Amino acid sequence: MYVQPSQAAERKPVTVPGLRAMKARGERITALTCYDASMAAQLEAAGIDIALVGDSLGMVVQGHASTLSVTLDQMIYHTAASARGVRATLLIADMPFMSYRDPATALASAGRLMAEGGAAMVKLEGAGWACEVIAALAAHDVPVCAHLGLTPQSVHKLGGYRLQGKQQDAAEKLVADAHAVAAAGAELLVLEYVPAPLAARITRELAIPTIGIGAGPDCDGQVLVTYDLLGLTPGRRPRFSKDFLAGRDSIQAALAAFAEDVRAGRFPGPEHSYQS
Ligand SMILES: Nc1nc(=O)c2c([nH]1)NC[C@@H]1CN(c3ccc(C(=O)N[C@@H](CCC(=O)O)C(=O)O)cc3)CN21
Ligand SMILES: CC(C)C(=O)C(=O)O
Ligand SMILES: [Mg+2]
Repeated sequence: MYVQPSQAAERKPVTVPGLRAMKARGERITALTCYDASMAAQLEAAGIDIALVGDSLGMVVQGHASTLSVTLDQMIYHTAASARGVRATLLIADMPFMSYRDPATALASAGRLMAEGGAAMVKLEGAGWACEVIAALAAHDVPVCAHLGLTPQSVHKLGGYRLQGKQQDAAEKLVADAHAVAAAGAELLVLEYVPAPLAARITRELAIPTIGIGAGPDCDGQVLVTYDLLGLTPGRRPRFSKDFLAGRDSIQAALAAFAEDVRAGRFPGPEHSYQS
């Protein structure tokens, strides 16, 4: 397809324990969102470590103003499609709003995302009450990625898609939440739209890898919504995202530039990071 067989054979499959080994070696993790088989094949060919089937699809694919209306069936549909395009790239699926409201519901939802969708890991937003859910999933050997900071499923509670953890008390709560989700059994942590020094501190203090989006350059990895990276976003895109296709002549060149810039510590730069 997009990769020569000899080339494809070289890249070892990215695994959950492998991500922790990358953190230990100081190797940056690259992640991008993916909603279909064709994009999955592009991420695979570019050697992106993680394809995240994000519930952001409710916004960029479906055209909604939030991620709240995305259903579990829709997530399974997009995860299964994406699974057909990846080989070595690790596939993570977002658990949609209310699909993990209690441990029993979460086990049923995660079971379907893995068994029907082919996800290797599931991602969910929050700490506090969610720690019990993370522990239940972990007890059943479901790899869990936690997600803290700007958690889009809480947009109506937060009052908008704003930078989180600005005040001292909010920052301390975020650090405590990060430790709590790791203690509950999360094996990866997405930090979204938080000050760079706060994300750097959490990354230092946790043994599990952190993946930042609008969280500064010192996370163990970076994720972006692929539509933003390709300049496809309708209307305004988040100020921490970057159009990597601008000035380049192919999707593969844009994906490769993102991967190189992340691995070299060049992305995000100061213009895509926040101090407070
Ligand atoms: N295309 C896209 N890219 C993303 O990174 C993304 C999504 N969609 N959907 C799910 C979440 C939502 N995200 C967002 C969305 C908007 C802003 C944004 O425009 N923030 C403004 C303030 C908006 C407000 O206060 O309401 C800012 O200047 O910070 C930030 C992150 C990040 N995620
Ligand atoms: C932006 C990433 C982290 C996400 O949760 C999504 O795409 O839904
Ligand atoms: Mg999401």
